[in-house]
Amino acid sequence: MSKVLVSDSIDQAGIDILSQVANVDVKLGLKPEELQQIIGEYDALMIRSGTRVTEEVIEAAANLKIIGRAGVGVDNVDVPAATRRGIVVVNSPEGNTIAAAEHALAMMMAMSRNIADANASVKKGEWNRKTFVGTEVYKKTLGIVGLGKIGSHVAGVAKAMGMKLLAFDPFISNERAEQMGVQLVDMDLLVKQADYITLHIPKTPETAHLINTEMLAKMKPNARIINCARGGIIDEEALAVALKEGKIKGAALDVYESEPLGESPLKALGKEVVLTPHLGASTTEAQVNVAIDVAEQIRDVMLGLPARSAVNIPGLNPNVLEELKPYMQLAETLGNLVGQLAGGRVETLKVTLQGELATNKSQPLVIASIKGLLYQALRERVNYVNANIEAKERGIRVIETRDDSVKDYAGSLHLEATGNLGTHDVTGALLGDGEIRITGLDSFPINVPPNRYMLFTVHRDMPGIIGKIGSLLGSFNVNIASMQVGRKIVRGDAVMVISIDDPLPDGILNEITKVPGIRDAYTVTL
Ligand SMILES: NC(=O)C1=CN([C@@H]2O[C@H](COP(=O)(O)OP(=O)(O)OC[C@H]3O[C@@H](n4cnc5c(N)ncnc54)[C@H](O)[C@@H]3O)[C@@H](O)[C@H]2O)C=CC1
Ligand SMILES: O=C(O)C(=O)COP(=O)(O)O
Repeated sequence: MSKVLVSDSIDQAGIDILSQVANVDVKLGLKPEELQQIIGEYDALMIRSGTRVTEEVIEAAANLKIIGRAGVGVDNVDVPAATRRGIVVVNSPEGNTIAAAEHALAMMMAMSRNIADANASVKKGEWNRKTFVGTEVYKKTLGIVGLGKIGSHVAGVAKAMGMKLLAFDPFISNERAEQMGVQLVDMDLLVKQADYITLHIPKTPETAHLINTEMLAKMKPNARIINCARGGIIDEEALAVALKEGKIKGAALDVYESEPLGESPLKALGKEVVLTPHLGASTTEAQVNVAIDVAEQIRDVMLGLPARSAVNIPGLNPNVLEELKPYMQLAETLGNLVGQLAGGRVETLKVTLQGELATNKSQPLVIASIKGLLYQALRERVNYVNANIEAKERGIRVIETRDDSVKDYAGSLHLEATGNLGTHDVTGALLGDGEIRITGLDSFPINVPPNRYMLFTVHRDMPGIIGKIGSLLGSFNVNIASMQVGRKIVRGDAVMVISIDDPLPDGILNEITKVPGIRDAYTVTL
């Protein structure tokens, strides 16, 4: 049975799903070195934000097939390293949206009405109504940085509270923003005009320290900033200085550059700062949602099914994949075949999606073709996750084209590989019953099912040549399962496709190429 390691606190609903297909070990609070030591035994890893999955951990993860992040942010996972190793990384893009949005709104209100400090004061026995006079958010301007899932929900609630909404998000259209009653502005205008600023963007090299001394200096003296997105988007040192010097009014933070938050000048500040320990996703509802969502994906991948929210497999949406499934095997087979015909180092792979496959939705077939092409070199180490990256690292240029005018079959694929030993092409399609047919080879028409061992020759179409090859194979005790010849014109060039029951013995290919009229001979194993 497979083994899953759960290294952060996950709702039992997720553990129950994983237990259907695997032995589940829950080990919380592992240090990176400890994780590195044990990860080799596991097929899957389920985490939240607490576990750092570094390149070293991934290097040590000899059997790992999937990393499931029960939440949104995958910045604690070295995704490129996982991709290179062919490990699927999945998350739960929507399971905690509401929880995170409501936490940001709660932080805004807590700051405005001094809830946290007023509560602490009453509990100390004080009754201090003057110190805790607050501000209303009604008619104030809220600047939302990142108008994605969480930012949009915040916008909807804030609108209902009577706030004026500005947003900065270069990837959102004006129409979409208008529908939400939000005015899209640039970051400069947003920080200058907002009374409240709330961050809902991922942590990336572009967003690291987006809120720095310079940005803080542009804000209004009454501005309050909320970060329930990711630590490190705000420069915490600069924020502490701005708050201390009264450059801005307040800050409410749920996430920090380093978690748990250790020594920090923010802790020394008074009621102008509200701090929570990364609680954005910590609601009962969100934890059930994300645990089920991610555990189901891990279970599916263990059962050989696609994951619905893989962050490192482009375009592999499960609905589309279901439709394409029969063609994925065709693409892999053709990729493997053309790679072996090309022989040496392939420089360019041209994939033409033909007939009804000539749509955007068929893009996974390109990935499957690359996977097939690289199979001889990488065997099981190439998969849908890393096929693209492996091709890039080998300098293989992949060109995708579409041709819906090809009508021989409902859908067909044409692959052309060019390398240091020349160019070869193969075409293939599916029969009505889903059976794979190779329908073209080096532009010659053929119609053969793929076979484990095959021999292809390019030869002059002349009497006697087929007999000679047959006798030669017989003399080496090679049994022929089927044979077919394809030609374009009589007595021109032709191809011969022979399916054989066993691998071709050493030396025989050389003998075949010596037969008069044979131009080339190739043997492949599929
Ligand atoms: N505190 C917590 O516990 C939680 C934090 N989060 C964090 O919240 C953040 C947002 O999550 P979602 O709304 O689900 O993501 P999302 O992907 O739906 O939205 C992110 C938005 O940010 C925009 N964006 C990206 N780069 C930008 C930039 N440089 N400037 C402006 N906009 C930019 C994108 O266009 C997108 O619309 C993530 O960082 C996530 O990790 C999510 C859940 C819980
Ligand atoms: O989903 C996210 O991005 C979060 O930040 C939630 O983190 P958590 O799962 O609560 O450690």
